[in-house]
Amino acid sequence: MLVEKKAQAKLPTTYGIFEIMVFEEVANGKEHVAMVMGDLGDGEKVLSRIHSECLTGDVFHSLKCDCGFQLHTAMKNIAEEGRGILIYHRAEGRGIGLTNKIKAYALQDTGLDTVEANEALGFAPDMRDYNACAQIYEMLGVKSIELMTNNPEKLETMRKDGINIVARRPLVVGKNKYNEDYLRIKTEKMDHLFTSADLNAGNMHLSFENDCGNDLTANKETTPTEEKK
Ligand SMILES: Nc1nc2c(ncn2[C@@H]2O[C@H](COP(=O)(O)OP(=O)(O)OP(=O)(O)O)[C@@H](O)[C@H]2O)c(=O)[nH]1
Ligand SMILES: [Zn+2]
Repeated sequence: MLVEKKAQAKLPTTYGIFEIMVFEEVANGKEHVAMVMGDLGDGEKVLSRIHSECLTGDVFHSLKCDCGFQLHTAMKNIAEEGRGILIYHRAEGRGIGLTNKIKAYALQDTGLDTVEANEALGFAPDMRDYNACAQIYEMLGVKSIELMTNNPEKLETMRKDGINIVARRPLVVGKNKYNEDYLRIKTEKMDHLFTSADLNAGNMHLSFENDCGNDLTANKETTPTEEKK
């Protein structure tokens, strides 16, 4: 038993009402979350996102990555379908944890890219595994999923870890002037499946639209606060 279900309740969100379930990973005490909407029925081809924790993007709306945009778009897609699961996977920093991710950000401030910064700290570019998620799907009676992701390596690792992925839905959102290099490196070094045209179509998104009135797509070196002055 890798995970144990600890709690469940209704959770109304701006996208609709989910059931929130907490699953504790026995080996390390990590609390993974499943946000479930609708009747999963036969458990086949359930629209799903395994979202790796990104405190900076998900909570503080960081523009250095695309995580927050992807999280909210995934919830919206599930709500539109009326059926699906978002697993909030506590694998912050692609598995290296928050402190190391912020150390990697500091190295990125000196010119290293996201892959080089991980390597300089002695980590592989991606340290995640999805065994806990595989067991969560099993416990929820899910037999196969349509996964929202752009990352082919994630598909491969998830399949190796026992998740039956029968379709992929792209999730290309949130491009802005602060994450252009990060997204470029994703396609150049991590083989993510999107083009710059896809990115432009998914520029800043919906409720994440920049409501300070600043142009975050222009390639300027000023911060939004500086622009306001
Ligand atoms: N180590 C490290 N982790 C990062 C960095 N930027 C974002 N992350 C973490 O990366 C994880 C998300 O992975 P991504 O590479 O953005 O995307 P993905 O999950 O592999 O692929 P998608 O499903 O397409 O989103 C989150 O846990 C973030 O905290 C970074 O520069 N360094
Ligand atoms: Zn992020």
